[in-house]
Amino acid sequence: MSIAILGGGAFGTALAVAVGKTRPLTLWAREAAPLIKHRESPRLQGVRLPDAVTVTGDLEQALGADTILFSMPMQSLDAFAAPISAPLAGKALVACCKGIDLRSLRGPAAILAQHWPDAIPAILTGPSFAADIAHGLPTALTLACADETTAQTLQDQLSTPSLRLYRTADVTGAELGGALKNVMAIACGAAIGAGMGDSARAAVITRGFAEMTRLAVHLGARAETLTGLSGFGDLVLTCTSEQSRNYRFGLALGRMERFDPDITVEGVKTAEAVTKLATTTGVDMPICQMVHEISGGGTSVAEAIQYLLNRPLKEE
Ligand SMILES: NC(=O)C1=CN([C@@H]2O[C@H](COP(=O)(O)OP(=O)(O)OC[C@H]3O[C@@H](n4cnc5c(N)ncnc54)[C@H](O)[C@@H]3O)[C@@H](O)[C@H]2O)C=CC1
Ligand SMILES: O=C(CO)COP(=O)(O)O
Repeated sequence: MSIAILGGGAFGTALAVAVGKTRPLTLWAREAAPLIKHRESPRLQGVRLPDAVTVTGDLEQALGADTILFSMPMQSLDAFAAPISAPLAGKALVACCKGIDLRSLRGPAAILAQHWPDAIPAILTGPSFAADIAHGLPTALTLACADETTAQTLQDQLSTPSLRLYRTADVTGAELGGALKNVMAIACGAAIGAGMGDSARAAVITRGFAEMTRLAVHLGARAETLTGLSGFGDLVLTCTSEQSRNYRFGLALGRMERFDPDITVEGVKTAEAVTKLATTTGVDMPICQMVHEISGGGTSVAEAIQYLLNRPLKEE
């Protein structure tokens, strides 16, 4: 079973480095030439691709693989998939993006299923910084796929001695956990950046987790999935580490500092998508709504914190 990873950014390259140490695979990148020449991504410097990784700029070649991983930012996925006419029936299509598409309000697996109804959609998500995976540090992730046989095959194909995959059939729960934790990481960064302290961060993590679970269950997820690696696990990692771009973006908001717009921060558009979903579903998502408002600059971090503290008192 051949593997191709589409996307030569930090995460696609990290997966290629880790999995490429155990089996051959193809890495497709939009800007393939420098990656072919230097065997190192500018988004993940200091880590060379193993010899077993074939880098290509030929998308048709990569799409010939049996298992195809999509590792580009969430808001690019739909536009990336749309012009592809290659038949991918029966193939396992694994989304590695964490987010909700702003136009359709769908997660990445649903986007893939919409473009290729005869393929088998899956998602790889959970707590892992690209650099940690690439350096072979111990990491555990969730592989979600509704088809049990495919889930087991993917689990075997993508696990390595340092990268341990757990599987679940709950695709909705896994992808919503990965998407929503980025929004909470921005909120935590903003709280810390504004000098609100570690107790405030603990409150955001805990109430944020309640918010994540509320929306995910409403949309059909199992609550237990949110307590796993793809939900709680990734929430803890991203809300407590300055390695996280979402957390660092929040820190900059809280400190009223500029943040490099070229850095991928998935939580901004996810917060906007969730604010829309909160309106259409009637699910109460106050932290996500505040992250959307502070990210757009319309509300200050101090105002957002006051809003959250002044909401009516209620049972936990
Ligand atoms: N970096 C990390 O530690 C992790 C990232 N992820 C997720 O992986 C996804 C990708 O993130 P990163 O690789 O970190 O981002 P990145 O910013 O490092 O790289 C994004 C890559 O996607 C490419 N790209 C952008 N638009 C494209 C398009 N339309 N067609 C083809 N390629 C396109 C860019 O050229 C770039 O190489 C995100 O959803 C992120 O949340 C998941 C786990 C860990
Ligand atoms: O998803 C991640 C860790 O699991 C990476 O987080 P950032 O996108 O915030 O860097």
